[in-house]
Amino acid sequence: MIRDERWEGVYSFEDSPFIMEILTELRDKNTDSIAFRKGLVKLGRYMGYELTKTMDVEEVEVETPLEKTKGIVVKDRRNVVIITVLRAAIPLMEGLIKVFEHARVGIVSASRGKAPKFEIEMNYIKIPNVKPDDTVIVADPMIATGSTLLRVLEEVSKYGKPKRLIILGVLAAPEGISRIKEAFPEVEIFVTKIDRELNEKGYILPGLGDAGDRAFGAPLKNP
Ligand SMILES: O=P(O)(O)OC[C@H]1O[C@H](OP(=O)(O)OP(=O)(O)O)[C@H](O)[C@@H]1O
Ligand SMILES: O=c1cc[nH]c(=O)[nH]1
Ligand SMILES: [Mg+2]
Repeated sequence: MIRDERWEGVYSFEDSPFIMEILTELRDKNTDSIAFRKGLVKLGRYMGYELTKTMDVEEVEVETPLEKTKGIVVKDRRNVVIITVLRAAIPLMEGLIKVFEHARVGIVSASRGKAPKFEIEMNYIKIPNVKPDDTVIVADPMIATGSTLLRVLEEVSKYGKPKRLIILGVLAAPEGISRIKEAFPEVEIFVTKIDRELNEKGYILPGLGDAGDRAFGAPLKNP
């Protein structure tokens, strides 16, 4: 995990060859939906595992069949709320919940409109109560303009103040990170890599394309 010096609390996993290999497969335009979804599930699991390294632990005593010894529990792992941003975060959440099996899960829908406004349509919001001991992990693979996550974080903030507020994604553009950190300085951001820039349609370059479409197929516009 590498801290990015441009912001406080922003980390990438460029030092992990395995995570970078999964990212490479996701970027490849020849990767089909099955492999794309599997890649996102894997990232949820491995990035979730990496996150546990930043969590508070508690020393406990454990009795083996032979004698007593010291052990630990990752205390924070038991107080996690995962917010799944439809659609693309579904496979990411599937991996995350393998690591945070006690998690309460919120589901929100967010659909980004066209450039230049990138209006966010958000019409399904189910978020559990957030307690002071909680670590809230907002899962969304792509942080592009940041419009989606700004809207989601506004909503999540209404449900209580957590111990930690985390965004876990696959790729981010610098513009999106800056907008989010400006509005929510306390938020921590973990992504595999921070890419170069956005194109005029708000897609991350080099990116991986439309994460939702690649995972689930492009929706029919006018049935
Ligand atoms: O940072 P932003 O500029 O807001 O873009 C990022 C959002 O775009 C994608 O969602 P999309 O609206 O395509 O919905 P989908 O997951 O259903 O495809 C992606 O999953 C993010 O939620
Ligand atoms: O590159 C991008 C930007 C927004 N949403 C995506 O799915 N991909
Ligand atoms: Mg999409």
